[in-house]
Amino acid sequence: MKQTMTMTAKATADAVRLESVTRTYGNVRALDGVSWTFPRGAFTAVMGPSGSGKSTFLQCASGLDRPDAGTVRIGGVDLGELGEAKRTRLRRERVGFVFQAFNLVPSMDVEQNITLPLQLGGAEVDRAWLREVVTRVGLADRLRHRPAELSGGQQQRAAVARALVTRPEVVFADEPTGALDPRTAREVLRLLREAADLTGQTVVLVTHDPVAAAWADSVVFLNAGRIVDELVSPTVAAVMNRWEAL
Ligand SMILES: Nc1ncnc2c1ncn2[C@@H]1O[C@H](COP(=O)(O)OP(=O)(O)OP(=O)(O)O)[C@@H](O)[C@H]1O
Repeated sequence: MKQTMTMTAKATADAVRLESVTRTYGNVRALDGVSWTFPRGAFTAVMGPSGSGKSTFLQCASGLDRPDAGTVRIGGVDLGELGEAKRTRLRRERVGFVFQAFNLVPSMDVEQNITLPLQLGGAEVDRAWLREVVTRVGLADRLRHRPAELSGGQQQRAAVARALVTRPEVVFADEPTGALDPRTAREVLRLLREAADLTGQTVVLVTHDPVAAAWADSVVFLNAGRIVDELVSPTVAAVMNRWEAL
């Protein structure tokens, strides 16, 4: 199965493709027939007012949640056709996640936290790649520290390393800089930018922050569960203008 999925992934230029995706909670239509394609290697920001459906969009696009209608494909694989176990495996092998709350395991040191997705998947740790990742995030000398011994920015950099260690095709980040000061936020955004530029990974970033969104190749704007606008090659000023026009 793994081999089949990998071959399918190589055959398509689209990293993630949503078609007419709808997700309702009771009578709330959090996503209302959304179609969008994230090209391979692109860094895309997703913005929109509170409650516009950004987190729901990310959860459906990443396979954490199932839409009520429509299809989601990651690397050409239709998630709707996979059972729970295969979806979990696809997420583990091909998707990386970074959340606002870091979600590190307090009792594990930095290296154990970073390599956790590999351990869970029963995969070998590629020491050379691990070294490259921890060097890139600036934590090579902190591997034996526990999360509580790190600053917030260092903890989030560890979470980024954990997201990258499996060499995922797509990294989904939901407000990863929400709890960080501007300088530390910049370091985390630079890492996401590098994931796209240096290793060709596809990055999808949900954010409220125009400064963060301006690191992306393009920004898509959600409103009331629909994509209403796209801004290519964003600047902070242009993002703010579009935001005000929503
Ligand atoms: N588990 C849930 N149960 C019920 N309603 C939900 C649930 N999750 C989301 N919603 C509703 O769906 C809509 C979209 O929520 P979502 O969290 O996706 O928006 P968001 O744009 O990420 O918001 P924010 O910026 O405030 O985090 C909102 O009206 C929200 O109340």
